[in-house]
Amino acid sequence: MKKKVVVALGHRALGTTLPEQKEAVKRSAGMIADLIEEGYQVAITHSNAPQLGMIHTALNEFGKSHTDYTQAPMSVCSAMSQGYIGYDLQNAIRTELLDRGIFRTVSTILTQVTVDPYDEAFYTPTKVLGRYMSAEDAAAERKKGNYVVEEPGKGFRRVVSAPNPVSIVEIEAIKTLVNADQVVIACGGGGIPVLEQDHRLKGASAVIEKDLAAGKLAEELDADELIILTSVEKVCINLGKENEEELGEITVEEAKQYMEEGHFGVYNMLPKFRASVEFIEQREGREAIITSYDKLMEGLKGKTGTIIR
Ligand SMILES: Nc1ncnc2c1ncn2[C@@H]1O[C@H](COP(=O)(O)OP(=O)(O)O)[C@@H](O)[C@H]1O
Ligand SMILES: NC(=O)OP(=O)(O)O
Repeated sequence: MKKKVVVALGHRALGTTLPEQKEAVKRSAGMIADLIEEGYQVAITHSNAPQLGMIHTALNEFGKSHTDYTQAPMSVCSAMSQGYIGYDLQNAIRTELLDRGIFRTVSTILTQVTVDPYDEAFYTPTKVLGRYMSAEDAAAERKKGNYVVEEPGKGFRRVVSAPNPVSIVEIEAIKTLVNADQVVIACGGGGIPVLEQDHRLKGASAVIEKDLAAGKLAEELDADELIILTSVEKVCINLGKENEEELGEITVEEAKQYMEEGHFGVYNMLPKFRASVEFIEQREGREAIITSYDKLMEGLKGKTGTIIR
């Protein structure tokens, strides 16, 4: 039976601007094609904060000059970011596979992920997004009830909540495609966060950490492996200190200990570890790899990367 993997692509896999993304997805497509050639069933998820910020700014700031302008909520912008990133990614993967003589349908599932309205994250927004604003614009945002943070020397930016993913609404469609050996891009940008109200889903003004959604997706698909591709080959403990040390193969217990000791960035490495630990603990025989894009195949052979078992 084929091994099933969920791959989470970070910022570097996508770039930020439109031309950067076009180039970056070609490189990412090469890695996904390598996995498929090795015989893996693949589901992909990805970051979206820069793209979401760009779309939100375009619609809500520059869009003001249009007479028929209406505000675009964050959830709509999130859906747009999934479509825009998925479009580039699925075409790049399709082309790369065809170049290698492999025909495989690659599709993007517009995915909603439910969140808990009482999630503590709604009280303390942490996800910084969008353009830099002047103090005047920041004050106007605050008046609308939005949260803003100052980045010293740079200006002000919007900040939204990052609630935990609860359930993936379109999971059955994703499962069907993955189990039919098709390549699926799902839960992009952590999924469109939605609140369940009876039979209705209402978009939430939030952004789910894509690594946590990747872990949830891997769990729901009963994947064998969670691959988190980021900008570093290995995760470090004591980062930036004299006793900095790269982590190779570690156990879940060690991973938990390092998390508790506070070795990882709260908004970058910690969600990767949380997702990995939760995924591995659900069933025996699973592993998670955190490594850089160019080291993926070596990581899968156990030669590099931070591997948690
Ligand atoms: N303990 C750590 N070891 C290595 N990198 C860390 C650590 N803590 C924080 N980081 C930072 O996390 C960054 C990767 O996170 P981020 O850019 O958010 O991820 P993504 O690749 O998912 O977009 C690295 O570039 C590094 O600066
Ligand atoms: N949704 C999300 O976690 O995006 P980033 O990885 O771009 O912050």
